[in-house]
Amino acid sequence: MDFLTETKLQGVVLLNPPRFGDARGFFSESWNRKKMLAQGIDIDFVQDNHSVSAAVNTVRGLHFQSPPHAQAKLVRCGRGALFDVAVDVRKGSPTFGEWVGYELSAENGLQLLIPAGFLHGFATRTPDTEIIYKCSDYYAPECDGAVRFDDPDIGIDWGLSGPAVLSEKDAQAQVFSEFDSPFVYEGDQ
Ligand SMILES: Cc1cn([C@H]2C[C@H](O)[C@@H](COP(=O)(O)OP(=O)(O)O[C@H]3O[C@@H](C)C(=O)[C@@H](O)[C@H]3O)O2)c(=O)[nH]c1=O
Repeated sequence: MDFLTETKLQGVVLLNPPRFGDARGFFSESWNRKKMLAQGIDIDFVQDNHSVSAAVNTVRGLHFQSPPHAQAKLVRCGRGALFDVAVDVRKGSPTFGEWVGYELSAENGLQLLIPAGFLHGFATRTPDTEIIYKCSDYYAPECDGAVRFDDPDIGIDWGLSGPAVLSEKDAQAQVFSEFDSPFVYEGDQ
């Protein structure tokens, strides 16, 4: 698999950083700004997030931060496995409302880059799943928002093996039809 794979959602890319294995285990650069610049990706990450979800089928999402604190995210799995999802909510985008999802695991080392203008969420496939992600703006609770993970108008196939485990906030998230997206499509960038 190539270092960078484009998805059907313009700007969302799957990254496969090389791993150098030896008798001890492996080494991998999980973020290298210069190598991303060489791919035409110029993102100034300012915050790293790390969360652990105890139960299988925990779903966190679908989340966003509105401008002026919109966030691009670079997501990877530190332990276990998860299904990571991005939904295009850029008004005027040819793929508005469409989603992509990928299995990210500690084993496969894949990363998903999600620009601003997308909802983000994930479902855990293993107990005690760790997610680690870089963000291009700081946490701004006043700009924090959520859309229901199981909204039929989006129709994400989460591949859950049982009922979703949700936060109170996510259980009460707005439906997609009532979501007035603050993001606008600005063409191919
Ligand atoms: C997201 C965030 C939360 N918090 C605090 C607020 C709250 O007390 C606690 C838990 O917050 P939440 O319930 O929002 O955490 P969580 O549901 O894990 O939210 C995250 O979900 C994934 C899918 C994302 O994409 C992230 O941007 C973020 O929205 O952590 C911070 O201090 N900084 C942060 O950047």
